[in-house]
Amino acid sequence: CKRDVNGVGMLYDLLRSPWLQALLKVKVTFSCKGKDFLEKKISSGIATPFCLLRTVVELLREAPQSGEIKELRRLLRSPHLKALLTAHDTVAQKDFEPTLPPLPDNIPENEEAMRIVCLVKNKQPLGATIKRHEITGDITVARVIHGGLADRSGLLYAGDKLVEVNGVPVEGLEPEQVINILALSEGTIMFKLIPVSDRPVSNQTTLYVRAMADYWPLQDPAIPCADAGLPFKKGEILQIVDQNDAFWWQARKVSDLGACAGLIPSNHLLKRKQREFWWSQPFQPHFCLKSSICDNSLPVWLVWFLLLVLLPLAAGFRRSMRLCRRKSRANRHSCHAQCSGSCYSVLAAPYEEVVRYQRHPTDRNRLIILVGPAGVGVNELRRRLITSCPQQFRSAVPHTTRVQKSYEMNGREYHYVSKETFENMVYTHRMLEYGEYKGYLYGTSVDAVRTVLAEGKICVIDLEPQGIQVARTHELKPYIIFIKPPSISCMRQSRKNARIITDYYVNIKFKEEDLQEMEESAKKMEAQFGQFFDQVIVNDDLQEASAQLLLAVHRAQDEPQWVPALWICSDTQP
Ligand SMILES: Nc1ncnc2c1ncn2[C@@H]1O[C@H](COP(=O)(O)OP(=O)(O)OP(=O)(O)O)[C@@H](O)[C@H]1O
Repeated sequence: CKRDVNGVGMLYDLLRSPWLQALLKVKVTFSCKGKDFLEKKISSGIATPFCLLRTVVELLREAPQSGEIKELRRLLRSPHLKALLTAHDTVAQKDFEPTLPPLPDNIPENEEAMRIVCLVKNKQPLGATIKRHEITGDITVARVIHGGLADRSGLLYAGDKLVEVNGVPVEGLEPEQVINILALSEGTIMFKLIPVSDRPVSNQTTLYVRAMADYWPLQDPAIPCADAGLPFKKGEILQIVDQNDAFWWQARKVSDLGACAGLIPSNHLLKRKQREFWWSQPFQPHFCLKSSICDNSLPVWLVWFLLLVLLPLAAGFRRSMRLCRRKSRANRHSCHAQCSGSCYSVLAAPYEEVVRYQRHPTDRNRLIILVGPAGVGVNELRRRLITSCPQQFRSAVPHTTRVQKSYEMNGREYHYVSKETFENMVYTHRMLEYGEYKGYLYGTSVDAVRTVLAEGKICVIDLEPQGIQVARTHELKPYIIFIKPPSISCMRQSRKNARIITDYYVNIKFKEEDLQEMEESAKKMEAQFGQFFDQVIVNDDLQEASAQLLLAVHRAQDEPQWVPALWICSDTQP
């Protein structure tokens, strides 16, 4: 048939197609051999889809083994399909475990207003807290923890009034007694309750914050339920999922978003506690971390004593402050004047709102700040990073009031400025840090950092931790890396041949007390400023630490990071 006017050719092709023939063969085999068998099973009530699947697989085994039959057998025998059908059968047969008790007969007349909720308690906590209503004395559900058992059931809501728990009326009971009943119950717990009339509509958006302090619920007598608390450490990023309660929020750690939420004190509550703690302390002058190195003869604004003396060839590499610090400690100078406004104060915000930020390739690079105790190797790591790729990495050229030497060039080793100009830069907040050495002022300015960034390079500076707050601006978006010493026993090994630069011409070996001092200083820094560290690198093996630093610096520029929301939401805010 040349012209397939009536579709005869198409029908012919269809009937000759191998797949249709294979299907018909299955059908024939199935009708002859399997029909009786299946009918028997169906009539005996055990022809569940899973049984049918097994039977079909059996039949297919006996059928002629064409490609299609093999394929069908493979599909029917796959574990996913088997699991799906088993789950289907379990649900269809209502084969639930454990069996729930029958509803009580004596349901009151106003049954409309009453709800009976059965929850099966496993090893997880119930995920709800209760309280006594101040006016009515009723026991009500205070809160339902997000992701907990009660929340997942969708049957309990904050504000529901408890009438009975496991058949025991709760009227007149203290919340602790009700909790006791719940704690002693195993398996199914039955609540009889009056649902809250106007369920709060949750229209809150999820908020992310950086914890600026540690929190241990088990040590907090004020928490409504310590077991429901979420412990966290400063610097951890939390996802706030519920702020309905003015005092107790619900949160998860972003490192474990699959977990059930926990209670954390609200911003308001923490601030109140901080204020109470602050006022309960006897008056003490506020000492900075670096107070012991302050010189009384210096003006108040020079409480942060910093030495900046460059290595001859590499601009911006500060000399060790070790010798000077030791001398100052021996003299026990104290700075009892005011601390700089940038010191972390106990009254600072307990949480900092953060957002995920990915630097756009055309944006300026983020400033890299290295922080660490004296002698830990901050300069060594920074020097290695810069020399590994000077076209990409640069340090900021510091300012000084000392006289320029014959071999130096203005803007290369230092920017040489008058004392008045330097002081003016300090007063106008253009210095990230500054200090005095042998009567001259030294400092790293924001302008010097800007210059490097404007060249499209990555600016790497080291900073005393007190300077972190000043540098944390929308413009610089610093990524802060803490260089941490390893254990003293490790340092004894790795620092065997290392030298501390104590003075311009004197290099000495690390002594045991140097290592101890380094460890102590690192602990203090972490305790006071750990919340600002984006990354911690332990400098044990120098090669390894250098490689980690390089990786971290690239990650800071190219991968999304949590940064203060203020840096992103506003162009005018710090
Ligand atoms: N991981 C390490 N293993 C061995 N030696 C190291 C290591 N890290 C640094 N050093 C050496 O320790 C000495 C002190 O390092 P560096 O000068 O970089 O310290 P720093 O943190 O900048 O302290 P300071 O501010 O006091 O100068 C240097 O001789 C350096 O080469």
